[in-house]
Amino acid sequence: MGHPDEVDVIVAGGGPAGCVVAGRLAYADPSLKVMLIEGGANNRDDPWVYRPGIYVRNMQRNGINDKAKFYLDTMASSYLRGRQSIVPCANILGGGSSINFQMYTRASASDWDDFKTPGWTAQELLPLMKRLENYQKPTNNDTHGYDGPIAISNGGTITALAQDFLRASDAVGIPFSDDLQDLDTSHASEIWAKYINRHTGRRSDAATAYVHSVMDVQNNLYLRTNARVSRVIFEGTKAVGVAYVPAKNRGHKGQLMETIVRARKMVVVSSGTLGTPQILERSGVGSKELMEKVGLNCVSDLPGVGEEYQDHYTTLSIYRVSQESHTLDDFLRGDKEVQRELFQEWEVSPEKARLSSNAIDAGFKIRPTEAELKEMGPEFNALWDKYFKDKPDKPVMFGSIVSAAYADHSLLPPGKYITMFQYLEYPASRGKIHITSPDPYKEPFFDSGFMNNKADFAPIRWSYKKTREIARRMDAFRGELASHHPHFHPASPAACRDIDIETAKDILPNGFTVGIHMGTWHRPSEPYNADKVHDDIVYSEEDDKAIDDWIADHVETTWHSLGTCAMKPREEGGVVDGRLNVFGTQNLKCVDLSICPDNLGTNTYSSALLVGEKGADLVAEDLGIKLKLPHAPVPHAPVPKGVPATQQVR
Ligand SMILES: Cc1cc2nc3c(=O)[nH]c(=O)nc-3n(C[C@H](O)[C@H](O)[C@H](O)COP(=O)(O)OP(=O)(O)OC[C@H]3O[C@@H](n4cnc5c(N)ncnc54)[C@H](O)[C@@H]3O)c2cc1C
Repeated sequence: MGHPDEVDVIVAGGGPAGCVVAGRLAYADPSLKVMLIEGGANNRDDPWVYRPGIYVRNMQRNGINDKAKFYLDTMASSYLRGRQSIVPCANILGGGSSINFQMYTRASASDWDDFKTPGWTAQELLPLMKRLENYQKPTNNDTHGYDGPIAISNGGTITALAQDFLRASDAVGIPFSDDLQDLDTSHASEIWAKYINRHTGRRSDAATAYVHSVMDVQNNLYLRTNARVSRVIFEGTKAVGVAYVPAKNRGHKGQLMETIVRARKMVVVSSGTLGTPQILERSGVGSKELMEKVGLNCVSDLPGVGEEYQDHYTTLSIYRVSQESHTLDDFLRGDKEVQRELFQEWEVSPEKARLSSNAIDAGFKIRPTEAELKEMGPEFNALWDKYFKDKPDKPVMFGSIVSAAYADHSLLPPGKYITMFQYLEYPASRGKIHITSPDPYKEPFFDSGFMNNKADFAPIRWSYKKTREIARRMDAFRGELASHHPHFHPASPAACRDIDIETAKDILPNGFTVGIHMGTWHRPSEPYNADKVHDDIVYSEEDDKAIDDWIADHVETTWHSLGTCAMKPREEGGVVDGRLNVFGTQNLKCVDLSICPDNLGTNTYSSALLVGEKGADLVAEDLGIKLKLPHAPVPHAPVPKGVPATQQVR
């Protein structure tokens, strides 16, 4: 059967927020026709989606992997020493949840309160936070949920490196916590949880949880994939449908092949922080000046569309670990034997396989001490006083350990590695995205804005030092991979010390060049001494400058885009009101992370789901229907007995 050309509700964009809205509404009322239109491919039964351990492959930009779209800064940035940054974004049903790193964290309570919008306080949102979760870890607080569609667990395995990391973190003043995601704790470390179902070993993506589950049992949810929404169609200022085009422009002479679907009741735009503003602008919703420039009729003059782009920033530093450590390096490097072993292990018992993990087993949230604050300079101190001081639940930085090098292994020497990620959670910098043409295939103007506020350097510098102190105190530590650290002067006491001589001999026992002394260029470190009591490294001003240059050269997205269609008063540049209605229009809502008026200190999948849940409630209220709880059973829920693991798929 072909698809209808008129439905009740159209959801444009199948990321986490869009999947929640489409799935919840369709399940609530089988007589309601809902269409979900997604620009990327369907994720169903794709083994490169559901096997958790292969997620880094989704970051390959090789002309074959089309699960991500790569936004490149249009201009070189003086804040990044002339670099252009790249922000990869999901391009597949499930959005980020089908390709992300599966790290589970949640925003602090004050982050939601800071939205300053009735209905959106942490207290009011708590029931929705709970209803989306199937939390599979023990806990001693009452903020998690147990019968929701999104599974959260430790995955199939945790490496010993995580425990090593927690012990070393404690040694530098970061105590252990058994739940850092209680909306309140802002300075502690923990075993990070993952969006992995511990019974099936599979990724817990939003499409499987909210959309496939409903399509399995009802026939009122229509799914269009590989279909890019080009614009919303208006009658006056009332949204009455959308036009979409094929995902790739392969038509005759590049002619625009639009299909139009009408929506009787509502259009919901949920194409993500970088997709949603482009759809609005192509529809005539945005700054009047821009509309005139690109030759479009202005339906609603909203200069805030596409502005105030925010993200979290990361730098990553790589360390050598002992040859006895369990890391994913050989698997990622492409060692055939290791790959066969790990894939087979997953096939036989996915629930406890090494691939049922993202190898990101532990992490921390931190706030600076008074003494540390003093060293962080006037710009950050001004931000601290305004933003953090009176909100003790807000961490300044996150850190996490990956049991492998998160890097292109073809560019690395042999050996085993850990990666320390440093994430800045509330950057002061801001960027923007705007269309350059009404043509949906034309690239937009994009300015990531990374590091364009000087206050953002100090906390990253501080946490680089912090993670370095932790790494040096780990039992598995065997040196710094100098190429993935700041370039300190060789005579500085802060200069990196690469592989230790014993590990070097272990890796290349017959190597004729191991241990040669060629000045400062080739000189392995002394053998590792597990009993050594460490003093903190002392950094000079010149060393700090080396760190700041390294930050400018290497800082990247954490793929946590938000803020381009903010929920705040129209006169302050707002785009949607508290019910997510787009100002100056009717029957049109935005539901995704673009609506955040301020940052959220978390890996943002949990927040996208929550915005989706809130959006589903608001649309349901508008339509006079009631959501059904709990949601439809997730398709890959485990079959209890007697069935081999691979048959537990559906
Ligand atoms: C590589 C990566 C790693 C990440 N790691 C983590 C992590 O470990 N933990 C965590 O919590 N969060 C992580 N995130 C962030 C998290 O996945 C996102 O915050 C979340 O997916 C945002 O949800 P969204 O619904 O706002 O938008 P998106 O996920 O961006 O979804 C938008 C959807 O709309 C589609 N779309 C765009 N334009 C159009 C159009 N014109 N027409 C039709 N469809 C369109 C896109 O294809 C996409 O499917 C990661 C994200 C990425 C990309």
